[in-house]
Amino acid sequence: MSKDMLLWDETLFSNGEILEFDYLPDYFVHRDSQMQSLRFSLKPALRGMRPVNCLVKGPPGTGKTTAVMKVFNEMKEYTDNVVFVKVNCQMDSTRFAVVSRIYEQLVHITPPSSGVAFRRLFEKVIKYLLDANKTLVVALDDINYLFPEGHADEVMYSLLRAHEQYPGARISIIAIISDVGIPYRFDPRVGSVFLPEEIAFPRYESDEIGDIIDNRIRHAFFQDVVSSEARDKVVSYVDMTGDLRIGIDLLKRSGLNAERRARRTVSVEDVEKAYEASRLLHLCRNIKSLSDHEKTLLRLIAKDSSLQTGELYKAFHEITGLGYTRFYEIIEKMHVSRLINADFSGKGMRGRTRYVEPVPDSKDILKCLE
Ligand SMILES: Nc1ncnc2c1ncn2[C@@H]1O[C@H](COP(=O)(O)OP(=O)(O)OP(=O)(O)O)[C@@H](O)[C@H]1O
Repeated sequence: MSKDMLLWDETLFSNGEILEFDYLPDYFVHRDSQMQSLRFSLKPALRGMRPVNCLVKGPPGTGKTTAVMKVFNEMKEYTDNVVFVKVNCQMDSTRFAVVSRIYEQLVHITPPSSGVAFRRLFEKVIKYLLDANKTLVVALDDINYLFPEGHADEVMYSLLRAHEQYPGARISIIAIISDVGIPYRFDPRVGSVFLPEEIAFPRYESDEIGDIIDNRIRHAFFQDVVSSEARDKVVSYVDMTGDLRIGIDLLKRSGLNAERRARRTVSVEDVEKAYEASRLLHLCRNIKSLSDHEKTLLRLIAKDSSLQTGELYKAFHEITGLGYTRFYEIIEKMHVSRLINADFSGKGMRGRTRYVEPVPDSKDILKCLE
């Protein structure tokens, strides 16, 4: 065995857990104004008032969820009168699933998944809050996943209008939107009660990315394991995608790659190889937030980009039974979100296009659709 071979108990990571996605970092910087806005919005809860609703939005991996969780944790130190619940809408994507998750986190009992009506469960949640005289703050994380089937409006409407039916109920919402360019809008009935404080999370600047990545490297790896070239490569990939999650994933994967090659340092090649997997994170998350019909159409386009739109529509209609209008709505939406390229320039054919081609690599799209 070569003397450079790493043994089972040898590793390049001094504290690898901090590269896991669910790790809440102690070192969280460059988000002071956003944290401050969140604090001000939630502060009324300390005096028994309903907090101000928030709409937190920005591109993927810009620290939205982390900021909300950090502020929740800070507030928990101050008060027992507020309950904070985070719902991951990617996993809980219906009104029933959202309220089940809330119930579970309040009462610490998982409700049965069938046989209970939404209303009954929701009443139990409200009764708990009223009996305990507590305010509920719900963070609906990645609420994008509730948009395609219209569940976002249902969920928001039920939560925000609860006090009309149950006087004294205090519930507020922090809606977290991962802005991937897909247009969205709430139903006007929701809009009139939501009235949120909007908190924007812009992409990080290069030096901010460098600072955050350096800190992770310092704490996750043993000293001098990550070469400065490899570090720069990670930063440049994050800069390119704007997604810090990709950078953290790259650090983990490139460290594992180096270990696999029995090296004691992480090189640029390890990072490049890791990027093959990490870059799909973005695309796959994007694709996951599409509805089933949208995925069906994207799959058809990725499988054969030479199809004329007439043929494409026919194939789509055969599978889904949906008509022209819906077909073009989906084409337009995926065009806006840069999943496909459609040429809408034809004269007198507003909303019609002859050309549709995938923007990302077809193979990558199909991989994410698997
Ligand atoms: N300012 C920061 N300092 C340290 N780590 C950060 C910072 N911002 C983000 N991160 C890290 O980047 C990763 C992504 O952050 P987070 O999940 O909060 O992003 P997000 O904006 O909610 O993403 P998405 O829209 O995709 O859900 C997390 O692992 C988080 O720890």
